[in-house]
Amino acid sequence: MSTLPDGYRLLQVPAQRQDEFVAVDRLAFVVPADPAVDDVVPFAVPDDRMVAVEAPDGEFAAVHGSFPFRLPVPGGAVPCAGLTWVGVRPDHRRRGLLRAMVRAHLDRALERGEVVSALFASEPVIYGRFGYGCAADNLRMTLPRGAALRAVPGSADLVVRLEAADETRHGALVHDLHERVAAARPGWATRTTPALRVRALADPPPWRDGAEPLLVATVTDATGAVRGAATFARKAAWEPTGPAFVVRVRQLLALDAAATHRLWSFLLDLDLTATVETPMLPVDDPLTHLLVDPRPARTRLEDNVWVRVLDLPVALAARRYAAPVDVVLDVRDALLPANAGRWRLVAGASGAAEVTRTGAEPDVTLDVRELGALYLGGRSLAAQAAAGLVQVRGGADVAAVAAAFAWPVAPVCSWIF
Ligand SMILES: CC(=O)SCCNC(=O)CCNC(=O)[C@H](O)C(C)(C)COP(=O)(O)OP(=O)(O)OC[C@H]1O[C@@H](n2cnc3c(N)ncnc32)[C@H](O)[C@@H]1OP(=O)(O)O
Repeated sequence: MSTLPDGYRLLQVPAQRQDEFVAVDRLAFVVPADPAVDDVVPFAVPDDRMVAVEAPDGEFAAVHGSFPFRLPVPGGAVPCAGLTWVGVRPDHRRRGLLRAMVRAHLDRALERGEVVSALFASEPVIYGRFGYGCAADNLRMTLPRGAALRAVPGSADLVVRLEAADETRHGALVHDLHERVAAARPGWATRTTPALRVRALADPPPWRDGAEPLLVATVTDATGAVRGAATFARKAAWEPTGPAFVVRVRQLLALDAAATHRLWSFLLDLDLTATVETPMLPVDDPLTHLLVDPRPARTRLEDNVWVRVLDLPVALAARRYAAPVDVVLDVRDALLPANAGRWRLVAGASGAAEVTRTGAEPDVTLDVRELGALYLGGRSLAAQAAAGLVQVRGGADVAAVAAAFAWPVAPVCSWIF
């Protein structure tokens, strides 16, 4: 069902109209064409996932795309449609084009067997109405040079090697580390297409904002095995008081605690620098535990990945639960009525769950938006209840249900897609 105004139509964009697709997003996101960027950063939306709304005059008025992810979730991973490149021309906005595109996106994703959709929101107010819930937060920290870290055995034995970032030399290495980290981190979408992988190390001069070209620091153990890598660049700043360079860390990938410690120790003590800016970190990142004195850090909390449950019984049964639970959920879903109504979720000691239709009285009543927020294990159902966002039947054990939906590792997605 389309809610498009008269004369507008939705279509999958044929490859030969890719330039028109891109032109709409340039206008919507204020990203002028620039050969210095466009020649080195590949277009990444797969051909069969470019969708547009054509205006009555035959021009594209709105576009969106999606990426085919396997999204890590508590105890597993699920097929996920990563919604991206959503843009409506300023002269066609607020007449329902986004609403029609989201409708089409949800339907097409379900047809492909994608049981959830995820996104990064340009403006957080937009997507809740479509059933997306903010499922993770991330931290960004600015640390003073020399911030001391607690000791970690084995860190000092690792060798740091610094090189200019180069796709040919480091692309596969960085991708492999990124995928290995994903195994343990809900929300950590990996770069599933070659174009997305190239973008991970892309560093066109207009993106540098005055910093040096991107560098890669790798850490290896005594056998020569790589245990982690960080990509970063320093921005020079000479102040009257002396050098105050900034270290901007784009990504830090570590396979163990020693590698994490070694990489941060290196980045926190570079000559001429005064501050170190972290990339998006999960709220439980090891760095937050390692800092001897966290107070000088300036920390900002941001909304990270948003999740929309598309196929409720499959999605809920595809993740694991941290504690046994037997609960009846009554779910509201205005856009996907197949999800609406009462579901019994039973998980045992293994964490695996069965999700079935039921007519039993509900323990918890909630919107699919709140279910999406809970899905990666990073939100507390008890906190949602305290905020009045979910209703819990008197007598239901909200703490037990909340404990089951929670997960010991905080979710995060490490890159904005
Ligand atoms: C996953 C991503 O790609 S996020 C990127 C989103 N894109 C951008 O931010 C680029 C710039 N903005 C745009 O292109 C457009 O303004 C969009 C895509 C945000 C909205 O497109 P529109 O076609 O104007 O939205 P549409 O008319 O379908 O509005 C649907 C509803 O969302 C609301 N809405 C849409 N955009 C916004 C916004 N930025 N802030 C608040 N409310 C909004 C509308 O008021 C409407 O509300 P309703 O449900 O009460 O009727």
